[in-house]
Amino acid sequence: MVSRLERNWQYAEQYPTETDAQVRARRLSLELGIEPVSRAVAAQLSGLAVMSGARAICEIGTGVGVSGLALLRHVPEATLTSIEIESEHLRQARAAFAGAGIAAARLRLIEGDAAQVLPRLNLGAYDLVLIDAEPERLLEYLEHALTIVRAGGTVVIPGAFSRGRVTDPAARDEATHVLRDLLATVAESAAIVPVLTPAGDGLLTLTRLDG
Ligand SMILES: C[S@@+](CC[C@H](N)C(=O)[O-])C[C@H]1O[C@@H](n2cnc3c(N)ncnc32)[C@H](O)[C@@H]1O
Repeated sequence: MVSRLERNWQYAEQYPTETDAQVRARRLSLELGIEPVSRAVAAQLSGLAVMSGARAICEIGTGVGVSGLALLRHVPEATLTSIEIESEHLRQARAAFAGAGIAAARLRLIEGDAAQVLPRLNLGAYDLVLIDAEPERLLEYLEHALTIVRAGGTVVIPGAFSRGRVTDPAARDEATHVLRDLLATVAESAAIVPVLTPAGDGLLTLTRLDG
């Protein structure tokens, strides 16, 4: 039987409407076996971009563009710097952005390993940074993300529940411990405002306070 909380979660996931370009990119992503951000997470990305008045957005893990389309959906002035290691994913993402009518001048699509690319990005230059590449390197990427996001800007981490393992008391593996420690650390931080919601597989947003 479906519990009330599961029903709520399903409702929230089915609630957002997506553009034709988003629907196409999501379908392609699933066909290629690339896990896109969920519909509720995509909607939150669109909202966050608007709420933060984002002009400069960075994304680690472009995939075929599902999250990028959401980030750019309602902020026509914003540019997206997006890092992807797989050239074929980037090629498909470029086509998805073009199909959505997003001007190439708004995009800086960088093919490469995020660990190599991130240190080259400008410090404090981004309003919003999405981390959605390999979960094993989350801490490394977060360290960089917190340097390239401006004070008052937000780092967004989908998959914060690690396929439900974080909330499962029986899960004791190393990766799960790392995530639980991270969640505990940011909850205590005086420099960060953490918000954790159950959208998708757990969506964590970390907003840098001034100073
Ligand atoms: C979960 S998918 C991203 C999905 C995308 N954010 C979306 O919602 O459409 C993760 C992506 O990260 C890419 N990736 C994996 N390792 C990477 C690395 N070291 N640097 C950059 N991208 C990487 C993968 O090729 C894959 O396309």
